[in-house]
Amino acid sequence: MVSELAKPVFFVGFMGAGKTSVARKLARTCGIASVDMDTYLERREGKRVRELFAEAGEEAFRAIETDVLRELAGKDPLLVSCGGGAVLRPENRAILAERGYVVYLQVTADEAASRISDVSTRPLFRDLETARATIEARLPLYEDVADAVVNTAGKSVAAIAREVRGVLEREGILWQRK
Ligand SMILES: Nc1ncnc2c1ncn2[C@@H]1O[C@H](COP(=O)(O)OP(=O)(O)OP(=O)(O)O)[C@@H](O)[C@H]1O
Ligand SMILES: O=C(O)C1=C[C@@H](O)[C@@H](O)[C@H](O)C1
Ligand SMILES: [Mg+2]
Repeated sequence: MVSELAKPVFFVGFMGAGKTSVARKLARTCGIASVDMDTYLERREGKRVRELFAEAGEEAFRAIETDVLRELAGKDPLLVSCGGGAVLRPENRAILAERGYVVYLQVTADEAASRISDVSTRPLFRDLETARATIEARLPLYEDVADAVVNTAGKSVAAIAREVRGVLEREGILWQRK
């Protein structure tokens, strides 16, 4: 099946919420392209996220992330899985809100930790306590940009993708091409 999007759909949420997996699954079932911000950024910069954090620091990473977000928001509408911290900068939140439809995937720190096999690839996950505090601090930002909120607790990636698809169809963001 081939579908169309009225505008880019941005998946936001904490690390391990399933942004990349759900966007990919939805892309496969709808015949729409998906792109992962972290992967796109790594290809563009020729470096891994963890190298950029270690060599240039978080602020430099965030500046590149904003560039990438702007670039992706300007393309033909795609399903975009955002970096977990993409909501931190006010200018990013403005891009998300003005240019796209934002789906916030909720996850607890405990569930995220149980899903992520190698937290060393996510420099800001660190340990469970830090993850809990970071989620707490970011909650208002995720909620602020969200057009739709989907709780992922105990649900499979396929079930979440179906739920998101239902929301996007109801909202007139996604439809089947005739
Ligand atoms: N609903 C789910 N149930 C079980 N495992 C999941 C679910 N969603 C994602 N996972 C697993 O959790 C891990 C992290 O998922 P994913 O990379 O999609 O999250 P993310 O939100 O993109 O995280 P990040 O912000 O770090 O990129 C993957 O191994 C994935 O297979
Ligand atoms: O939550 C965050 O701040 C991050 C999440 C990842 O997707 C990467 O973008 C990076 O590790 C930072
Ligand atoms: Mg991801």
